[in-house]
Amino acid sequence: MADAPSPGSLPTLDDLRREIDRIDAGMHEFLMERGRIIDTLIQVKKTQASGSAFRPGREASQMRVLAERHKGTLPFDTVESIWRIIVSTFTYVQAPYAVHADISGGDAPMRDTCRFHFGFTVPYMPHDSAKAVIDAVAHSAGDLGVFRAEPGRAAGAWWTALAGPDRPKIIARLPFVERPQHPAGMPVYCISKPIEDAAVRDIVLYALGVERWREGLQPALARMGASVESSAGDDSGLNLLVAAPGSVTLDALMAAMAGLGVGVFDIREIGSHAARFRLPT
Ligand SMILES: C=C(O[C@@H]1C=C(C(=O)O)C=C[C@H]1O)C(=O)O
Repeated sequence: MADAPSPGSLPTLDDLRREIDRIDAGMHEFLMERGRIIDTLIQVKKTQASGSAFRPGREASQMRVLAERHKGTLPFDTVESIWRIIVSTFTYVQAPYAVHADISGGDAPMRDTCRFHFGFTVPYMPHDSAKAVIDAVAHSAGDLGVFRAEPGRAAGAWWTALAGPDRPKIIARLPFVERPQHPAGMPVYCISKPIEDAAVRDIVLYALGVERWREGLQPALARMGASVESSAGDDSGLNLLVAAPGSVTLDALMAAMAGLGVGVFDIREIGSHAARFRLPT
């Protein structure tokens, strides 16, 4: 690294501002050039039946590359938020979409999260219930829906409404780059109409209906890299949202449940997402 200039040889403020103007003009040119590439990409990229241009596997790997490359004094929080806006907006430019959010657990953190991940050009549509979000996505051309992923939210077993071949599916878990003190770090699942061949299946998600909770369930699942992410009871028993690596077969999952004596009366795939990525601290 070059030595810091001695005070006598420091550039003038005008010199430095000229450098900043040069860099700003370059960044703006690059963004406009990126836009021209997107114009061509629209013609090349296969349109999905889902109507959405969002490719969560590609975005997860772009964000991971960004995080691994970043160094210097500019906080990564800022870099990530800039890129989320760039990528989400260029997705919107390809095929306009809105983000429907379940705010039954509170609007403020949900709004922050959605604005961070999708920016301000993409419309944010709050709904009071999970059902309203799922219905809005199911009836849209290519909109996304967002739900809190952490247990304890007031929405009940919202994920059961994703079971079935034509129902919307989970396609991403955000944030893509996890870390303590993330400025919009509330974990959320993102749904869309099924995206089939564009889906990334590092982690596959299942809705399980079981008779009741059993001691040893989490450790048994953990041994195969799986986990219960959420649970909620209803009249028929206990609903679990289980995340398992794509390499774990349904048979293996069922065998683990049977080994614990857990009676499973329903198991259905409700989506998938990219491997979670955590910034080393
Ligand atoms: C450009 C694409 O479409 C979307 C926009 C992206 C971007 O702006 O980099 C990346 C992934 C997609 O969600 C693509 O599919 O590559």
